[in-house]
Amino acid sequence: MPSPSGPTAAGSAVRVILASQSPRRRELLTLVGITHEVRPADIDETVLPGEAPVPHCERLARGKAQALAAAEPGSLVIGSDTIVVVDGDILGKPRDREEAIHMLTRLAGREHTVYTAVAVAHAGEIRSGVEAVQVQFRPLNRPQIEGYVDTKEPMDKAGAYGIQGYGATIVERIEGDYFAVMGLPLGRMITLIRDLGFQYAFGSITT
Ligand SMILES: Cc1cn([C@H]2C[C@H](O)[C@@H](COP(=O)(O)OP(=O)(O)OP(=O)(O)O)O2)c(=O)[nH]c1=O
Repeated sequence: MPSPSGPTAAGSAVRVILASQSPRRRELLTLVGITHEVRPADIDETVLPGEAPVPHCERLARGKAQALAAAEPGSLVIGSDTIVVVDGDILGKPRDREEAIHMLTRLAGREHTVYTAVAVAHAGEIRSGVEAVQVQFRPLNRPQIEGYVDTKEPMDKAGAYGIQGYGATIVERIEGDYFAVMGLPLGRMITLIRDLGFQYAFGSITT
């Protein structure tokens, strides 16, 4: 007997909620065919005293997923968080132009690490993981940095750059998952969704 929401032999389609305001995350979910609703989670993103980068971004990804999961027990909720780390310092989104210039000055001509955590929650269960990516920047002089900041692209992005935009011209090399740098590690996410007991068949998530 076919179910009302998904009449395939593989099972019923599950409702997916992306707990994010990030247009990049929406774009990436759509890229792999996952139909979803967007419900941004408003949580405190302050780094706790003594909190290391990896536990920090994983805690935030889980917090974003959990913020919606309790009210949506039948849905699969996805939360994610991206940070840039250089010399042990966590760089989140710049507060203003000066901070963006400062971040890019620190990153120019050297390597940093991008960490993106993803958490998936369903029916009281949650799975999460963190992808680490090494990113080498090309050298940048002050006019180049200011010109880039003036495009406004850096302003809503961790570390003040977007690898998927003008920032592509600044990146010399990456080692790791490109999609994690952009904001959502798609392969890791699907693994976690499968760990929760769902099927993913290139386009749909089913029970
Ligand atoms: C490094 C890098 C980050 N980013 C983005 C991804 C994230 O949107 C953002 C990091 O901030 P986050 O706090 O992870 O995400 P967000 O505030 O945009 O959205 P939400 O918390 O609602 O999920 O930086 C890029 O788009 N490209 C890049 O190359």
